[in-house]
Amino acid sequence: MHLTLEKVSIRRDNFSLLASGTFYQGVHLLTGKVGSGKSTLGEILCRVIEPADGRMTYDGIRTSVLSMQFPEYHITTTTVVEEILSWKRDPDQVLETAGLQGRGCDDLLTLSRGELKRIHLACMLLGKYDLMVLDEPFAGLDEEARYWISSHLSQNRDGITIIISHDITTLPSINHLWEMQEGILSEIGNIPGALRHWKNPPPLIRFLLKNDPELSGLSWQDLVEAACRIRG
Ligand SMILES: Nc1ncnc2c1ncn2[C@@H]1O[C@H](COP(=O)(O)OP(=O)(O)OP(=O)(O)O)[C@@H](O)[C@H]1O
Repeated sequence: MHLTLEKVSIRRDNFSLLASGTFYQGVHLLTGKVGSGKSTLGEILCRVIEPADGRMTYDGIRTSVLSMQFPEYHITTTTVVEEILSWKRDPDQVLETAGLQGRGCDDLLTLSRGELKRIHLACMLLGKYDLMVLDEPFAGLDEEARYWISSHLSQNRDGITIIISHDITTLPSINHLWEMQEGILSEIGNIPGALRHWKNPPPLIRFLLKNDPELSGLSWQDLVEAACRIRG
């Protein structure tokens, strides 16, 4: 299974995007500065927007889903249970996964932003998708929910998962790293080898790499272990 992009491009007023590379099975992290084009690429990968040029090959990918940064979720029904059923999921399983047992009859509009996002992500993560793109999945969630998403993503290893995130403190184990720079997609490579070639790592990763050459990955466990080695 793979998704290959060959000179895929799109142009807007002052912005242009160019992307080539192959996303194989596993968990990918796509990073980059604000406005560099990460969300646009996520929308192209899930065919929400059409590129102007280039070729995309979806090999073995029959189902895909995109969790957008904006809007974070669409409400299509009235109650929590109805919304879960619209995803064709088991309400009890979703409510338990989202930590919202007993809230099935609640009006969706009475849920907090974080609760709505938990429902949306639980419906998504309990499905089986060949391609799953999550744009800023940790935004607006507390620490407990961020760890919960990571543990679910760690279990979903059969397909291609692409995480677009600025929040690198609660990530699952990441296999492959990509960076978007002013609309150009760069493949950094497999982790951990690629960590040293990351041009613009977040400050925490830069600090850990400087003080702990043994940083072995980007999962929150890897970060904690590296921090403990430095402290020890
Ligand atoms: N619907 C749109 N119409 C016109 N321009 C857009 C649209 N969406 C995004 N842009 C522009 O395209 C460029 C890339 O935006 P995009 O949202 O893909 O970046 P990003 O890396 O995801 O940023 P962020 O980290 O802030 O989410 C930006 O210059 C943005 O202003």
